[in-house]
Amino acid sequence: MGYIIFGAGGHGKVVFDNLRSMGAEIIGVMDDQWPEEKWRGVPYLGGINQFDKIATNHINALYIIAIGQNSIREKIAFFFEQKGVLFGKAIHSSAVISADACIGDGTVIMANSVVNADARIGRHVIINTGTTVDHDCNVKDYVHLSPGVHLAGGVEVGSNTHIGIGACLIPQVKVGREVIIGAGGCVVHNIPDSVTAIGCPAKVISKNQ
Ligand SMILES: CC(=O)SCCNC(=O)CCNC(=O)[C@H](O)C(C)(C)COP(=O)(O)OP(=O)(O)OC[C@H]1O[C@@H](n2cnc3c(N)ncnc32)[C@H](O)[C@@H]1OP(=O)(O)O
Repeated sequence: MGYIIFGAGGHGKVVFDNLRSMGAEIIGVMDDQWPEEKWRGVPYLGGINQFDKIATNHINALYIIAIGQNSIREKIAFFFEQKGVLFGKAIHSSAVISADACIGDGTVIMANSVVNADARIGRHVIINTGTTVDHDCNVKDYVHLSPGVHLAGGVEVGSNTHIGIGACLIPQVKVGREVIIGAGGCVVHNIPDSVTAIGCPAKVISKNQ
């Protein structure tokens, strides 16, 4: 079964490399703004408005929504879900995933990442380059863990939260939904929903809209 990537931006390029490392067939790319016929050697299939035609031509395709922004990824995934498509997973061949971890559909896991035993990773999550998710973590849908993030054991991350590059979370902390943790942050206390927190120890600096 081949894959269709939605999103020809920087994140899409890395997802493409994940699929290539898996030896997967890449049918093509969809994007609303790509003006050329080819992208990274695979066909440009069209934008979201051409979905019905594309789906008819590729009935067994698995889709990956390769959009870095959590809220936009969620909206597009919702649109595709209504159409009844199947989502794939794009897990780089160098990632180490416990046989006892659970990874949701649509999730992408970049090179040199580790997901340890009994971790639960939701749908359409991004586990970016060199990130580690330790045992018993619970990472909800549409989360983005940026490159070099480290979650210790038993950490919970609420849906649509973005953890900035290089942040660390100590065991058992709970970060709410729609949170932003700034780059390099060190989370040692629970963080409520819909706030931005930065620093070490991470402190709330603002509420998110
Ligand atoms: C492959 C990829 O690229 S994946 C993408 C990874 N992306 C990231 O990790 C981005 C993470 N984003 C950040 O850390 C951002 O700086 C945010 C979200 C915390 C804040 O962004 P903004 O709201 O635009 O804040 P802004 O840049 O205006 O800074 C506000 C203040 O906070 C400080 N600040 C910003 N980020 C941080 C941080 N991570 N840690 C400590 N202080 C910070 C700034 O120095 C500034 O302080 P000042 O007013 O004294 O000068």
